[in-house]
Amino acid sequence: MVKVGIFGATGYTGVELIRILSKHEKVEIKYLSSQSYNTIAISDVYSSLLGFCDRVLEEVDFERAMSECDVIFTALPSGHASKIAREAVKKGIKVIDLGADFRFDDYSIYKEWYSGEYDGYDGIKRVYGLPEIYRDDIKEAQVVGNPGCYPTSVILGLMPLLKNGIIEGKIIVDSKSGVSGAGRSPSQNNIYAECNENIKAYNVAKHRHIPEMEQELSKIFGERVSVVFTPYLAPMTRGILSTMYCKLKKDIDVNTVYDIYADFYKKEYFIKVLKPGHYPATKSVYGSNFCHIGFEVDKRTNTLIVMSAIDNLVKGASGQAVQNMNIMFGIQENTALDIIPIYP
Ligand SMILES: NC(=O)C1=CN([C@@H]2O[C@H](COP(=O)(O)OP(=O)(O)OC[C@H]3O[C@@H](n4cnc5c(N)ncnc54)[C@H](OP(=O)(O)O)[C@@H]3O)[C@@H](O)[C@H]2O)C=CC1
Ligand SMILES: CC(=O)N[C@@H](CCC(=O)OP(=O)(O)O)C(=O)O
Repeated sequence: MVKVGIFGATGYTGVELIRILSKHEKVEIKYLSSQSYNTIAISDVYSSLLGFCDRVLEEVDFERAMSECDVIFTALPSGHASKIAREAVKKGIKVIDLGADFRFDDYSIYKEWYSGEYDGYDGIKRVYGLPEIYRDDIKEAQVVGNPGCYPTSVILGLMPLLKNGIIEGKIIVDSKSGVSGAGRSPSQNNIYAECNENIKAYNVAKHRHIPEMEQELSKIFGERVSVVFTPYLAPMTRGILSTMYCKLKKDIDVNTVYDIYADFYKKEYFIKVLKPGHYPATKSVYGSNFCHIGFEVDKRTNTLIVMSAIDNLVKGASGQAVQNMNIMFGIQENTALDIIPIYP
């Protein structure tokens, strides 16, 4: 059994990790931390877990976590994982961080785009945790930087095109996210009256996921890719729908595009390529680790429009983190993740 600990168990990604891991046949949850709720059970915070995980929350205690666990998930605000990871790797414990601390090849980018404490990762071997690109590296990794939710949907949507060199390297992206993407801490932007029956753009052209997307897309393309990005908060709980507008380098029809995607993702369990004329919907992936991708060719403007849908809390966060854990521990990749989306 893999012994697991979670720092930040009471947040939305934390409770989603517990939902998935409680049904994982090869996992035993050994430690759940909370600064605010310790000494009560996680199922007293989230009654959805009653009878599935009634483990008592504990205060943040590195020594205790390290003495009990083979792997630690850090589901904390960005900036808090690097210190934990530094201690963990010394003891041979693996770390999967759901924040942004380990996503960048050059951590000066982190400093430029994120605020808060940060110790950097000198000497820590980290891998960007998108299995569809880095599966072999993840197998050997000590520390995995789980990707951001928007970048997961965008990179998976664009990768086959960039690998095949059929589009130009300047891409316009707009993404709508459910409100759970902002976490559980309340703010004026995510209270009911602000979000219900409303859709609003935020952080236009300056969202902190831009450098993450550009880092990975540029490596795939082999030249610099630039992303013009507009995120929107949509009146739903979960889900991300990203639309990518790509300039085609040559004439291509939608059936050929379909063949390129279908071939590229033929071995990827969690990626579903939709047939021409079918477009992704957030509800079709709700509660699951699947990513649905569809596209259309606008011949009039020579533009290829790609759409991709994920559940921000599953493939965009905790599901992908468990997928990474499975790979790191030699467990079949879809264990505990083989869940049919809930519809309607
Ligand atoms: N929500 C999403 O869709 C996604 C989130 N992420 C990333 O995952 C991480 C967690 O996000 P999410 O679960 O949504 O966030 P939440 O705000 O819902 O939860 C954060 C957790 O961290 C604990 N916490 C808060 N501040 C501190 C602190 N200063 N030190 C230690 N613990 C703290 C909180 O509770 P307690 O007081 O009980 O300790 C809580 O358990 C973030 O880095 C986020 O950016 C990534 C992809 C998608
Ligand atoms: C809807 C919403 O607010 N989404 C969050 C998602 C980003 C996130 O989780 O950011 P890191 O993982 O990079 O910290 C946001 O835009 O900040």
